[in-house]
Parts: sequence; structure tokens; C-alpha cells
Amino acid sequence: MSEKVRVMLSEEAVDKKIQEIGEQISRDYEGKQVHLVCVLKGGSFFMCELAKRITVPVSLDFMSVSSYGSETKSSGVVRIVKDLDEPLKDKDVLVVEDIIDSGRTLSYLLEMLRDRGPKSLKLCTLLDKPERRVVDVHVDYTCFQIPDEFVVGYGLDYDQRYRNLPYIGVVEFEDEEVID
Ligand SMILES: O=P(O)(O)OC[C@H]1O[C@H](OP(=O)(O)OP(=O)(O)O)[C@H](O)[C@@H]1O
Ligand SMILES: Nc1nc2[nH]cnc2c(=O)[nH]1
Repeated sequence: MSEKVRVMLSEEAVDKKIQEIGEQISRDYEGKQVHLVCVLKGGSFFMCELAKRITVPVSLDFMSVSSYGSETKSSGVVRIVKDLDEPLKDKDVLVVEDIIDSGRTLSYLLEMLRDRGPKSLKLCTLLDKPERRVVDVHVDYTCFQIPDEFVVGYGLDYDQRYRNLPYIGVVEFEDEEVID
């Protein structure tokens, strides 16, 4: 089997949309400092590109989470693998994600972060697959709503590969040509 990646959203389309969302965030947070919280690993590429386009003061922090074991995965309970370095108390926090799928991770994570007392807490995602939603999550900024296909690129992986693609694509598998 060989793999190739079909482009779903070109680099130009993604860049243009991140610029627009960056401008919108800059307007919405005028006069404030926005504290971006990146959920690793997938959110890191989007976070860097977004941060460059925000014109109000920005601070950054990173966290890494993983779902508890396969049996409890559907509960949406997440374990903190790497916690934030700084408290969120009284900060205007914007969580930055690569994709919202079932909504389980973000629903749990937002509740956890809300308990830390931020002044405000909003969510920004590069991609959203609304058809896959199991748990309701309020998303404040969405770059693209996409159909239910497994996507890679711009931080999203397939078996840890393809995160570095500068566009969003779908991995397609093809049978190798048999040579006699
Ligand atoms: O809405 P959900 O169904 O909960 O899925 C969304 C989660 O899945 C992805 O992370 P992933 O577990 O692939 O980790 P990674 O970013 O380190 O690759 C994504 O970054 C979200 O955190
Ligand atoms: N890489 C990748 N991770 C996901 N996590 C939830 N949906 C997806 C997806 O489409 N691609």
C-alpha cells in the first residue's frame, strides 16, 4: 500500500483564514492582553501562525493532555501530561486547538480551566467537524468547518507523521502496482 495526500484546504486558503481570525480576535480583545493556551501537539502550528497575526499584547502557555485509557476514552476524562506554567487567574484566556471532533476533550478541558478563575475563557479552533459532535462545546472562533474525514497537516498527524504539511489534507491509500 502506498499513501498520498489529497489537498482539502490549500496553504493559501488556511493562511487567509488565519489572518481574518487574527484580525477578528485583535478587534474583540482591543485594550486587553490575550493569554493563548495551546493544546499540544496538534495546536502548536496553528497557535504560532495565529499569534503572529494578533495585534494586541499576547502571552503564551502550553499544555499536553491525553485521554485516560481506551476503556474510559468515551467518558472524555483527560489526564494532564504537561500542565501550564502559569496560573490563569484574572487572565483573558483563549484556548487554541487544531480540531474539535467529538468535543469530549475540550468540554472536559474547558471545565478544568474555568475552575482556575480566568477573567474570560474562549475557544479558538482551526478545524471543526460538527457531524462528529457527541458533547456540546461552545466554539468562539472557527477557521473551517469540515466534513467527517480524517485530516492531516498543519499540526494534525497520522501515526505522528504529516504534522509539518503547510495545508490540510486527507491521506489516501492505494494498492502498489504489481510488477511481474
Ligand atoms: O473532540 P475530540 O474527539 O475530543 O478530539 C479532539 C482532540 O483530538 C486531537 O488531539 P490528539 O489526541 O490527536 O493529540 P495530538 O494533538 O497530540 O495529536 C485534538 O488536538 C483535540 O485535542
Ligand atoms: N489527525 C487527526 N486527528 C484527529 N482527531 C480528531 N479528528 C482528527 C482528524 O481528522 N485528524
